[in-house]
Amino acid sequence: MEAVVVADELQRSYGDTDALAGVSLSIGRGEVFALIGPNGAGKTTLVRALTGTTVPDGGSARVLGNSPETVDRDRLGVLPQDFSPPDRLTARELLAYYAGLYEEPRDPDAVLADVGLADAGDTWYENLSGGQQRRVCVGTTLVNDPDVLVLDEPTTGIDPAGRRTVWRLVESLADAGTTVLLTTHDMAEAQRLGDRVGLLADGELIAVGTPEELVTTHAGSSRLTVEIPTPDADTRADADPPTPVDPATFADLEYPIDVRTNAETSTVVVREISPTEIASVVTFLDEREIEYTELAWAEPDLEDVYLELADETEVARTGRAGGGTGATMAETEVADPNEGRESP
Ligand SMILES: Nc1ncnc2c1ncn2[C@@H]1O[C@H](COP(=O)(O)OP(=O)(O)OP(=O)(O)O)[C@@H](O)[C@H]1O
Repeated sequence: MEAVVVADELQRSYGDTDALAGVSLSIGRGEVFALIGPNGAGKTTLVRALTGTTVPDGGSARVLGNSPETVDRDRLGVLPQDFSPPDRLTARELLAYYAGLYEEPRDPDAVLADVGLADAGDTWYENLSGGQQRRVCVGTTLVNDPDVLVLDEPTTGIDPAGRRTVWRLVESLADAGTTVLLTTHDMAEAQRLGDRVGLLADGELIAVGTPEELVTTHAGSSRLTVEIPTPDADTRADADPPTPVDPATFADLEYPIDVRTNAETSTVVVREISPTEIASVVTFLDEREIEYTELAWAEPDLEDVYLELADETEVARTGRAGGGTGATMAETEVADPNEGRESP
């Protein structure tokens, strides 16, 4: 696949902070690459290094075969995270303004329709809702019909229907050959749009793959969550720690389990279980007269990947877990409810 966007060992530091600690990636023509990662991971810095708005301290970047500073701007569309256009223009005037910067621009009304704002052309930008404003901002990146689109958190603040409009737009652009790099905190967005997803943490790209590959490698198996009231939930004084459900209770269950206990309930996570096997667990609970308040089965998804890997990074950096899925807990381990708590 033709490499359209390339980062080779990009480094960028701000004081003691390594915003990019040697990031390499290659994005092919027509590919959508979704970049995810915690706040401060370096996503915006990477976007800026790839679009020529920050100069890396080390490494190199290529976009359409050129350095980001010299790439043909007619072929590039960039939405910065903090983009704030002049607000005393209507949505149509705003798009016409940006269209005027290019030799062969698209019709602003066609762009408005693309972002689902065909009826808002005469509304001043400042009077649009936050989500509508963000959609106009996405529109400004499309006026030159770019070959490469870089979108830093394009759907932040956009309602679910508007978000889907943007998703369909990105999908159709990629189908037509546009290369897209986007950042997002929305795992559903990354999972749906990303041909590949990259997880950035502390300036390092710690995992890259298709959403399916990442889920298979990092998110564990499907699981059934059973909420069980702690044995002393009704009688225990508030200050006393809860008595956990005894994992030995589940010794005869033929699946690996984790047990986590909080104030009112123990959460028993039954792993590696398919939906057709749920009935056997219900029978197991009923036969032993184990009371439960909730049963929920879930397929792991990109959010589990994110929590798992972000947690590992947090542990590596601080020695403490940051609150992941629990999927890595030892089998039948009872977690100390006070472990990892910090004083207020
Ligand atoms: N201009 C700057 N001056 C000083 N520090 C900066 C600057 N830009 C970024 N940083 C730091 O670099 C690190 C990475 O920031 P960056 O904005 O790239 O993260 P991000 O992944 O985009 O975060 P978010 O998800 O919150 O947008 C952070 O620690 C941030 O404080």
